[in-house]
Amino acid sequence: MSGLWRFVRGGGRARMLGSVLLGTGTVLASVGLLAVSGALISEAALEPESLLVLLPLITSVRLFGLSRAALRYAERLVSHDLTFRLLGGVRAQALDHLARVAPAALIGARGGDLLMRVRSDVDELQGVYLRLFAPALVAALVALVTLGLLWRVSPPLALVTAGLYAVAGVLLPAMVVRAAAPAGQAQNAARAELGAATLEALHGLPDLLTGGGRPAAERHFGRLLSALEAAEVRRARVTGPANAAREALGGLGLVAALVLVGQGVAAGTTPGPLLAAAALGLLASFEAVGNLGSAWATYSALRAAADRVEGLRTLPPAVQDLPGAAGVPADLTLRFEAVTFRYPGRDDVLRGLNFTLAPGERVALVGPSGAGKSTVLALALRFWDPSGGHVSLGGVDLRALALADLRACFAWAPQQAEVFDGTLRENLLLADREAADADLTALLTDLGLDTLLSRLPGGLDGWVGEFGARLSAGERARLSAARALLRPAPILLLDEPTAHLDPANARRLLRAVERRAGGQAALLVTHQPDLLGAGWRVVQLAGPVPRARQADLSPPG
Ligand SMILES: Nc1ncnc2c1ncn2[C@@H]1O[C@H](COP(=O)(O)OP(=O)(O)OP(=O)(O)O)[C@@H](O)[C@H]1O
Repeated sequence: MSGLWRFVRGGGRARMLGSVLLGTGTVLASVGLLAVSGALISEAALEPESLLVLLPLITSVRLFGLSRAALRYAERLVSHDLTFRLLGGVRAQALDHLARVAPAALIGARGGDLLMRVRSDVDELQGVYLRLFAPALVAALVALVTLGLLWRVSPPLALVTAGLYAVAGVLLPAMVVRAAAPAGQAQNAARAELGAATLEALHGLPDLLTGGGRPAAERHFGRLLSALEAAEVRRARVTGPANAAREALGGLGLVAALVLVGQGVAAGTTPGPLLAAAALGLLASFEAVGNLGSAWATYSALRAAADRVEGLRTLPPAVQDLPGAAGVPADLTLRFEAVTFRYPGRDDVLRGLNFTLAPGERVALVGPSGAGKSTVLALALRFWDPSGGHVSLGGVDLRALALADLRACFAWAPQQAEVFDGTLRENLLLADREAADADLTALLTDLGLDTLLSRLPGGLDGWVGEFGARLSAGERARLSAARALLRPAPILLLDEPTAHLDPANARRLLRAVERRAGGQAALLVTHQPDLLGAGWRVVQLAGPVPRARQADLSPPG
């Protein structure tokens, strides 16, 4: 319970109290409506001419009828406002946790699984307040008030009702929680698996359709859907009988009221209209107490969702700010000294790497595939820390610098160009919100994207599609390079921006980088050093095999 309470306590006491009181008022208005209606009908049958008695009852029926609707409306407003505030907070926290550990700790995580955690599991958590805590508190208050009223009519009936409430509100929910737990967990796991598989299949759809993978994918989805359906059926097998039991308990209460209050009426010690009032009021009170049985059937699913969301919080980051981390120094010389690095569980990728990138300098990293060129950029950005040696900025080890400040020093165009679903302009303005259209157009033209500008309907307002699906690989790479060039950071990191370009366009891009980088230092990964202009210093990385010592081949700059 305490694990779930975590997702509720941020809702604010006043709102929570308001929603519980309004919920209690709503159910008590229903109880009052049925009880007074019963009394009114009985009274009208017994003494039809006694207007003095009937009029207050008629007014009460109207009052309860109208107030019930108004209270329910107000309760929904408050409880949903509270729930959405809670959800907004939980979703923001979940995204914060992802940002904290990205990118290193998320490598290997399935995108679909993360999506399900941030989306479905967080959504599921809206039930923690709406379906668990609020109904439990409302039921407790309604039970207290109803038992108090019944005690005045018939103490034995109040005792029997207390027993029925205990079964409906405590025993039944406890049994349901226990019985539905495995099904709830299986249901969440199946949903998460289905979400992850759907995202993967959507990404790989062209491959699946052309590569003959469709039948296998269909079988896989068939299995996942069967697992989800089986879990849902197993849960329904628990909640169905629980709902039936709840109805039966309400019925038992009704019978008890008829028998116990009926005896008093027969003996002439209890006024006749109280019989109908007690019986119908008691039945209505089960709306609150009996609901607990089915509400708590969701407990295990909520628990599982809470655990999965909580799992994001406990993901260990690959790097983090050390206590007392400093801002970046004035000198922005980037230096790799005897740097060794290996990914977890792998052999060394870099061994004894030394090189320096002075402010304003241009360095090209070359070397065979897998030599660790992109890894060097990842170490500069401190996605990882080296296994040995030091990476430093102005002589200060990167580990001693505040991460956000460090990363603000770099404009990075990754090897897999990230293009977001939006317009060309939106993708560019991510780097500089103030950039004018004329500057964007000039930059795109410089990089050889003028043809894209004229071809794409809408030009800068043209839609590039999800992951830049409406662009060619070369256009995506240049758009990513354009974004890096727009970013006013002192060090430019470009990872194979020319990989998908023909030699003429590759040269055009490199010339634009050389012109536009101005006083920025630039570290460029490339397999085409022959296309570089003057002023580049080449740092050669040895291939992974054989492991020659990797070193700066150029004379010290
Ligand atoms: N996240 C990772 N986890 C484990 N191994 C990794 C990871 N990223 C890269 N590697 C491995 O590290 C080695 C270096 O990768 P890196 O991407 O730095 O090479 P590269 O020189 O940029 O290659 P290319 O020229 O093909 O882009 C490769 O063997 C690769 O398989």
